[in-house]
Amino acid sequence: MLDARPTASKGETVTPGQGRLSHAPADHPPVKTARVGILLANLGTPDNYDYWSMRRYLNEFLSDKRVIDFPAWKWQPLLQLIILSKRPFTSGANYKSIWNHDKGESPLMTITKDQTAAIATEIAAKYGDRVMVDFCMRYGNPSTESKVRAMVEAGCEKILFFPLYPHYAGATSATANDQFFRALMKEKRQPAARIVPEYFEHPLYIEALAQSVEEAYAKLDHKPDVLITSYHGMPKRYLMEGDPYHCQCAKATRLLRERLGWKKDAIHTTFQSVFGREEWLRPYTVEHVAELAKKGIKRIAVIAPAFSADCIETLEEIQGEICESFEHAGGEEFTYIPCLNDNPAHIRALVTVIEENLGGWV
Ligand SMILES: C=CC1=C(C)c2cc3[nH]c(cc4nc(cc5[nH]c(cc1n2)c(C)c5CCC(=O)O)C(CCC(=O)O)=C4C)c(C)c3C=C
Ligand SMILES: [Fe+2]
Ligand SMILES: [Fe+2]
Repeated sequence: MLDARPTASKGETVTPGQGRLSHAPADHPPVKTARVGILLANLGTPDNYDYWSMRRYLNEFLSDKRVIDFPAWKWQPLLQLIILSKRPFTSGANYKSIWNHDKGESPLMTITKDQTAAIATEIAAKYGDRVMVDFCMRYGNPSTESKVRAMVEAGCEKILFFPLYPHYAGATSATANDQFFRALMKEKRQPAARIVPEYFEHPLYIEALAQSVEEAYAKLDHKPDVLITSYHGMPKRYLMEGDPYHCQCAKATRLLRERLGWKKDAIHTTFQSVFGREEWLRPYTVEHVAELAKKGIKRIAVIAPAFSADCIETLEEIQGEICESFEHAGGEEFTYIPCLNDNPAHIRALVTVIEENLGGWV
């Protein structure tokens, strides 16, 4: 067994012939000190908003059986011939409208990089370079496989994989984890591996959400009549088949309401981003906000707790389509409360969740 740890200081490369490695053959490759990797994972985003970048991204995403579970013989012809000939144009135009043109990337990419940098700073202050932090995406770039490989090559003998979804869903957390395990399958010398579970009821996550509501409300002249917690939707069938996502969303809203000390009807739970013809989780945000306006509700605020970072679904769908739906039905003031992104309370919550899952490793 080669064990470089007792002979090398943090991050130092130990070559054969030094200390405990003296029995290794002279042409043995350098061995690095063992490190721990923290690999954050988000959904992914297209490399650009042109037709082919969009098509590549949507093809990978919508071919995932955890996302759309129809049999391939039925789904693939529809996807390849119909959906992927139209959606890359409409989705591409939506991405163009929110694109971070300065950096040449989507907002989800920019924010994920900012979150990673903020978490890495906190982790480095506590553990030095024994622990490295990086991020990967489930679809597109940087791929999970490339980042697992980079961590192994940097000497990580343990990897903590952290899907940045507060609520568990087969279509998000499980497929990210699948991809992580597939990447491990390709490693000759596998690191020890752990995955961080969902954290929707963590007191610091609920606290960060509550603070973001309080800060947004403090800036308004008139308090909104209703707060909408708008979660990304999924087919209702997935709930009936046992996916816990819907229940976790309902519970997160209750915990947020209790923390804010508000009455039951002050916060409504709704679901957005319906795709296809099947029934999705209800009520649909876009319809619900119009119904509220028709009932005479003039002011609402919307927060999207299922997203750890602002993305196409919040910046374009909520602030565009959903806002318009409210205003066209007679609503007067629509306030969007941004995702937690890299705000300090969120970073504190994520670092705490990481540390709770590192037990015994650092
Ligand atoms: C078609 C089925 C889909 C399911 C089920 C689904 C679940 C789901 N998704 C998120 C988080 C995100 N989704 C995002 C974009 C997005 N989602 C779907 C489809 C499903 N999502 C599509 C086709 C797209 C692409 C955009 C579009 O063409 O409309 C994103 C944003 C990515 C970005 O680049 O900004 C996120 C984040 C959750 C939490 C979820 C849970 C059940
Ligand atoms: Fe989605
Ligand atoms: Fe959408």
